[in-house]
Amino acid sequence: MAKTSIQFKHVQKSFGDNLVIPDLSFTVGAGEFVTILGSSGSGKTTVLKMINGLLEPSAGEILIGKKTLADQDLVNLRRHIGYVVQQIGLFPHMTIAENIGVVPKMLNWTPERIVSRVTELLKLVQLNPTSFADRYPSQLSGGQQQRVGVARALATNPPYVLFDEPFGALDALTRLELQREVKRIHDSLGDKTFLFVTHDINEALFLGQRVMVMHAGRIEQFATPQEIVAHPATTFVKELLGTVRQNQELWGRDHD
Ligand SMILES: Nc1ncnc2c1ncn2[C@@H]1O[C@H](COP(=O)(O)OP(=O)(O)OP(=O)(O)O)[C@@H](O)[C@H]1O
Repeated sequence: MAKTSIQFKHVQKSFGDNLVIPDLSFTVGAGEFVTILGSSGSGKTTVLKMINGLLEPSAGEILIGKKTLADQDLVNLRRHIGYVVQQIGLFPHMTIAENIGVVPKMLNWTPERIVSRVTELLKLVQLNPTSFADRYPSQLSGGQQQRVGVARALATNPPYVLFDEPFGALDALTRLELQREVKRIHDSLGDKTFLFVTHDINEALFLGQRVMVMHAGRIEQFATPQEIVAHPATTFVKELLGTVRQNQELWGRDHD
């Protein structure tokens, strides 16, 4: 594996007396695209939020690029971690260009550098800069807004990008289109570490170079999609794969 990028060492997380993550250890390599798949409440979002410092582990250690997270300045850390969520929260009174340029502006980039970066990013997410830069979020479809969300997360060229169910609210075709885009972007940028949370097994198997299957705060299996399909490690993973087969059987049934 490439040099260590994100490492959890016996991480535990409780909310009050609710132990949500009992003991989690894993390593993600630099430049990897890892999907985290699990049922609702399995702790996926909690894992992402502990990586970008929105939540603190109750015990254990998280290393980001060999440095302990607890020793890092959180404001600085978040500049190195892009975050894409389902409710992307674009500022409605700002244009698309202004929305993408928010953090670069906070970092005092020159206006020329911001314009050039925004143009580059709009092209990267396949939105024509001439027709989209000056529009407002309400003038975009849900799928286009998510593309802007991805562009904004990449604005400062962070080495890590976290995705929390970003395409959950989109129709199936738009979702498929955006999945292909994110995969292409990861491949084209080469060195970025992507962690992508989803409860959609097809999405997880399509996008992830490795898939972490979580259940009740524990890792059931962390392996390549091929390995998971060929050798599901636990009953939970088998059942999860079984849901895909059941769906296929339903589609294949004759309709009266
Ligand atoms: N701030 C919080 N306070 C109390 N409990 C919380 C908090 N955040 C999460 N939890 C609990 O932690 C557990 C894991 O939540 P988490 O959001 O990580 O799950 P998830 O796998 O992302 O689920 P989903 O797919 O539904 O978003 C849940 O039981 C949830 O109720």
